[in-house]
Order: sequence, then C-alpha cells, then structure tokens
Amino acid sequence: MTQIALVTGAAQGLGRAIAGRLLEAGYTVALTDRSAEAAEAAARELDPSGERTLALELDVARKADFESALAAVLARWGALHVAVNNAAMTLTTPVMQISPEEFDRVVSTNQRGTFVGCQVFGAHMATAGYGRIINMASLAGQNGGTATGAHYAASKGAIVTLTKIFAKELAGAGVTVNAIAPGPIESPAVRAAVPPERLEGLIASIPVKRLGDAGFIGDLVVQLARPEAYFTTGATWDVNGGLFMR
Ligand SMILES: NC(=O)C1=CN([C@@H]2O[C@H](COP(=O)(O)OP(=O)(O)OC[C@H]3O[C@@H](n4cnc5c(N)ncnc54)[C@H](O)[C@@H]3O)[C@@H](O)[C@H]2O)C=CC1
Ligand SMILES: CC(C)c1ccc(C(=O)O)c(O)c1O
Repeated sequence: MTQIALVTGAAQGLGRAIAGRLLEAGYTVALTDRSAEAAEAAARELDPSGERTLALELDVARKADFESALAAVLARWGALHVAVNNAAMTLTTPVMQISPEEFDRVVSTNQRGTFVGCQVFGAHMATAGYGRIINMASLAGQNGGTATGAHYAASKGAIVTLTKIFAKELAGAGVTVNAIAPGPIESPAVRAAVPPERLEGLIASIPVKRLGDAGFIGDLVVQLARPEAYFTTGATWDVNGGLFMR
C-alpha cells in the first residue's frame, strides 16, 4: 500500500530534504508551506511529473489551514499515514527586550503550530488506527540556545514535552509521536544566521567538527515513519554532533 506523508515548512531547508528522502523511500508527499508558491517550486523540483506530490498552502499559525490541508490530502489520496511538523521561525532579540507580541509570534508558529498539527493529524490517524507523527524540536530547546533566541528555545523545549503528551494520548490508537532535536545543520538557515567569519568558530565548537547533514534528518524521519518503528514513541532523537548528551 502506498504510504502518504505531509511535511510542514517543506519549501526549503530541512523540510525540503525530509520531503525528498520520503519521496526516495517511495512515499507520496504533500509539501506544505506558508508560501504556496515556494511549496509548489520545491514539489516541482523533487517530482517534476507531479504524480507523487501535492503542494499546499499551510500556515501553521492557522488551525483552519491544517484542516483544509488534511482534507486536500484525503480528497487526493484517501489517507494520511505520516505527518512531519517541521515548520518554524526564529527572531533574534535579547531576552529582556522581547515584547509579549514578539514572544507570541514565535510561539504561535513553533509551539502552537506543532500542538495543532499533533491534534489535527493525530485525530485523523487515531480514527484510522495508524499513524506516525514526527515533530522538529532543536538542540536549543535542550540547552537554552542563544542569548537572543529565548522565544525560539522555549518553544522548542515545549515541543519535546508536547511530543511526550501526544505520544501517551495516541499510543493505544496505533499512532507514534516522536521528535528530532537537531544541532546546527548545513542549511540556508544556518548560512543566514551565522556570518561567514563566525562559521569556523561554530564548527570548532562542535565535538565532531562538522555541521550536520539535512539528508540525514530526512533519513531519520524515514526510519521513524516505518510501520516497524512502533516501539519508539514520545522520544526525542538527538542529532547534534555531540553538542548535547543526555
Ligand atoms: N537548520 C538547522 O540547523 C536547525 C533547524 N531546526 C529546526 O528544523 C526545522 C526546519 O529548519 P530550517 O529548514 O533550518 O528552517 P528554514 O527557515 O530554512 O525553513 C523553514 C520553512 O518553514 C516555513 N515556515 C515558516 N513559518 C511558517 C508558518 N507559519 N507556516 C508554515 N510554514 C512556515 C518557511 O517558509 C520555510 O520554508 C525547524 O523546525 C527548525 O527549528 C532545528 C535545529 C537546527
Ligand atoms: C539555523 C538556525 C538559526 C539554528 C541554528 C542552530 C540551532 C541549534 O543549534 O539548536 C537551531 O535550533 C537553529 O534553528
């Protein structure tokens, strides 16, 4: 049976790499993003025929977008087996200067977006009796991140907790919920956040002395998405080159 997956924030970076690895593994994939055009461009690059992809606008700050994306996937393919709550945003402001509005903006995308994704996709999967949900956390959620990313780090820490809560809620319904917590991955976001003159220092600070690889994050998603991965749930999988060890 063809397995159907949906990825949020799939237009670039890790989300795009995850969608690519899922396609390589034989999945049919809905690439969603707050920018429908960017999702469409990524889908076209990964699947020029368009037979195994669907590009959808899904702003994770809007619950109605989740519901309409799920409805579109069910209308096209009749099932959803795997959901990857990957979309996130970050802003850089010293913690004492973050306004409540700015805090809410980051949290409503990262934390609430993941919460709503788990609710909407989880409810469908529980009714179907099978599902795999993978949430994108971060090293920053485990070690507090940087001095200017408090809202980002706090939202990512909350994703680790939400993953456990939804894992417990959905375990009896055949649905697993896991998180991945990457450290710095070679990606457009890291290139944008780290000026070239600071990149060497960042790499030197990583015990394995390399950035992570987005393709490996995709490979890990594929592993967690397998039916055989029924015995891992509520877990956060660290991919950080040794920057944080439990
Ligand atoms: N790149 C890295 O080194 C790390 C990334 N992560 C996490 O991995 C995930 C992906 O990160 P990157 O690919 O680096 O980020 P990115 O910024 O390159 O891509 C994020 C994607 O999400 C989309 N997006 C942003 N806000 C959205 C919204 N409200 N609704 C729907 N889509 C939205 C953007 O349009 C973009 O396509 C994020 O959850 C991030 O926190 C975690 C640790 C390290
Ligand atoms: C690419 C962004 C700025 C980034 C960089 C590093 C981490 C981390 O080490 O936890 C992140 O979570 C990021 O989102």
